[in-house]
Amino acid sequence: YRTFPGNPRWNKKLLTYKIVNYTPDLPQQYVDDAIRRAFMVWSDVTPLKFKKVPWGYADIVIRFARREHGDGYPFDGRGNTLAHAFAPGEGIGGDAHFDDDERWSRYNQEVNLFLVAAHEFGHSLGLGHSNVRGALMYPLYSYVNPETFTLSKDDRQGIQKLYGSKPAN
Ligand SMILES: CC(C)C[C@H](CS(C)(=N)=N)C(=O)N[C@H]1Cc2cn(c3ccccc23)CCCCCCNC1=O
Ligand SMILES: [Ca+2]
Ligand SMILES: [Zn+2]
Ligand SMILES: [Zn+2]
Repeated sequence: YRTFPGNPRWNKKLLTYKIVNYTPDLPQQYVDDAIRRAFMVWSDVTPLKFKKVPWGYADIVIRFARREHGDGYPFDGRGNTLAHAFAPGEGIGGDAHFDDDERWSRYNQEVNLFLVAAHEFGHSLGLGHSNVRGALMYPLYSYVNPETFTLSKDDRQGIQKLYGSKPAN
């Protein structure tokens, strides 16, 4: 696993997130659920907790966008780059953007929103890319059944290096 230079991380355990717009490809409640489950991938193995806020301040702002969308990292149409996210920090730090020229899907026929979001939130929390094929933080998207998805050891070691493991209840 890799972290970002300087090992940026959040210095609080409760992080808020806000979904500012939705893709037309999926029902809104599916997007909400895919995002919630993508955060759970990480909160399951760390002390981190995530709370959705409807408006106002949020640590992690989630949006769907096409091409140039105001952060100097324009998207590229369907395919190629699917999404991007910023390392922990103020302002745009932690934010995750999804390319709305992709066909966001529930199942494998196109790009699975849950899988991509789980990868992006790894970046939002401070993880860079892994060279372990099959790791969630591997740079290339590959579909796995979201129902049976599990975090690789490399991903878990990386996130626990940053935030520690989940305290026993
Ligand atoms: C891991 C993802 C969830 C997030 C990353 C982006 S990021 C910033 N969050 N690390 C991603 O989109 N990776 C590209 C990488 C990529 C693969 N190819 C490309 C062709 C052109 C440009 C990029 C790519 C070959 C063709 C396949 C294109 C579709 C799949 N795209 C990818 O796997
Ligand atoms: Ca794209
Ligand atoms: Zn962006
Ligand atoms: Zn990535």
